[in-house]
Amino acid sequence: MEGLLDHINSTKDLREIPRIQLPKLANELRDFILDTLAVKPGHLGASLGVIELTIALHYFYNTPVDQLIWDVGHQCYPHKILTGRKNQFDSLRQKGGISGFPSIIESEFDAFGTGHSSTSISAITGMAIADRLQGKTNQHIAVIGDASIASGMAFEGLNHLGSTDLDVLIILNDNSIGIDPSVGALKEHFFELETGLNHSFFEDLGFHYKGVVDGHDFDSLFQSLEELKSYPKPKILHIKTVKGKGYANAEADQVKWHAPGLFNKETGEISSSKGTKISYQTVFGETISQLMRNNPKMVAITPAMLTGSNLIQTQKEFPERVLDIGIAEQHAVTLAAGMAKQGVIPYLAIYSTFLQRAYDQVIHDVALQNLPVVFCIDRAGFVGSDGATHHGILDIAFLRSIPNMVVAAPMNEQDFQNLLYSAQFATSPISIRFPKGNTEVEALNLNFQSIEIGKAEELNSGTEVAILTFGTIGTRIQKILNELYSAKFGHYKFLFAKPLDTEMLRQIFTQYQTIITLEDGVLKGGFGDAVLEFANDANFKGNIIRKGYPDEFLEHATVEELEEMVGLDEESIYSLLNSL
Ligand SMILES: Cc1ncc(C[n+]2csc(CCOP(=O)(O)OP(=O)(O)O)c2C)c(N)n1
Ligand SMILES: CC(=O)[C@@H](O)[C@H](O)COP(=O)(O)O
Ligand SMILES: [Mg+2]
Repeated sequence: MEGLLDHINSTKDLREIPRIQLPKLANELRDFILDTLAVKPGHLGASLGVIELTIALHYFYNTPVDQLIWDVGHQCYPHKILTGRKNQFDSLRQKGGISGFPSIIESEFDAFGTGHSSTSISAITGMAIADRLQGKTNQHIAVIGDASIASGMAFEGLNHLGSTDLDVLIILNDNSIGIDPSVGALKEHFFELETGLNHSFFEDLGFHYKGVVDGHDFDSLFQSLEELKSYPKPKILHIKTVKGKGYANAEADQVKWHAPGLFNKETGEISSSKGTKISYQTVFGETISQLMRNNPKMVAITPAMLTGSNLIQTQKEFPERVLDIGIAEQHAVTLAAGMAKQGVIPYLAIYSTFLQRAYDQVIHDVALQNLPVVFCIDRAGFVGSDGATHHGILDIAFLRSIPNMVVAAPMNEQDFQNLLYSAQFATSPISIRFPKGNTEVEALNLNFQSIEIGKAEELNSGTEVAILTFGTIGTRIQKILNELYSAKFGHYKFLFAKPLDTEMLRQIFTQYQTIITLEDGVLKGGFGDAVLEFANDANFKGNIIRKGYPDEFLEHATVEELEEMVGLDEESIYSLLNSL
């Protein structure tokens, strides 16, 4: 039987539906998202939670003329479906398909690209100023979650916007959770607002505040939007929603259903995609726990990625030494610097892509003072379906240029343990980058050997071509060389892109005429460039071939597809070696 959603291909179609039928549309939209995500995985809970809000906003406002920004953007699925992308929705987050985040290239309804949190208030303020300067009278709305509004960047935006007379509406979508349970003082304030115990801090910042409104009730939403429209100044609509709304499994375990992977909609069973091999994240969590048992000075910090960084068990064991400080990457880095200054050993677990936000803190607060903070850089390299906003492609390049910084990457799980172990004795900042995904082993054997900082290792000696690897790509090379069985190729494992093992490099320069470098990061400024710089200084006359990521933002696809696209998959490397 045909439903309302079948007839909606644009917001114009949506606005023709009588208001009374919108709850029915919401149910259809929920089913549509659940049916699709069960087989095409993505961010489920956040999208289910904003279905009524999304319908109400597109129904009430004249999008895309009116500008609507979704902070983080992981909740944008109902928005995409209602704004002309229903028929492409089953291509979500796949190669060539639609993105999991708003993208200005993908649709005029996606007013601003997001993926990293807490940018929406600044962006919508900028857009409102620009539109006013150009004589436009369109509306400006940003939707931001309770965890995202607690981040520094959101506060900067509020501080500015609240001092203006811009007609901008900020909708605080408060579901009392981020990916993991919310942390910090602001959540208590939101709770007090909900229970009527306090007046809002937003009013003190210059906003007209309306709340707390039931974000699943159309009448309340429309009444609130109507009322706020007549107030042409900065304003906040504080709504309360339930993450995972309408799907009992997702409501019951909101952390698990934030992005559950493949699942059976009827039974709620989530498919295990783990396989038999252990992941780098497992190695990380278990190693950190073990190291903390032996070293009371160690502390672990995560900016809002407790589950993703696999620190849940460690936190259970050491509740006072594992800190989830919310979406606050800049604070996390300087917090770690403060701890290191006072003699504690901070291990900061941070995704490569999110570390980008704290670049100045890494330079000014950590490296400049040569403080031994351990940066455990997760999701380094391609991350797959999250796409361009989330790939961890730049960290080698942006860290290598910072004085005092050690830049390390393991080739396998044993190197990883050893690096994490050795980092507690570091006398300068050290970064250890590792990918999302599996190691080559099925069980973890926790044992640690000390690693000398800056030391490379010859794994195979060859006659003509030296292959220099930085990171887990080295494991692929080992496999290929074992199969090729050619004396031509030597393989050198560089655990450090900085400091470089210059002694080993000199030896390589005398022994080989051709050098190949491989890394899972952008080539510009990366490990290969480091080798190239040194080769130039050492007057090496041979040939250097660098393999890594190109100078562009690559979109969503599986990691395997992306590696194939950049020529780092097994077959491409075989072809390269065979051509030499
Ligand atoms: C700068 C940055 N840090 C971390 C993340 C990872 N992240 C994505 S969603 C999310 C939680 C967002 O919570 P909230 O804003 O409350 O939205 P909800 O998921 O509850 O709708 C986090 C930490 C991110 N996208 N950007
Ligand atoms: C929206 C967002 O930024 C996170 O949910 C991110 O997708 C998490 O990535 P992992 O699934 O790799 O932890
Ligand atoms: Mg939330």
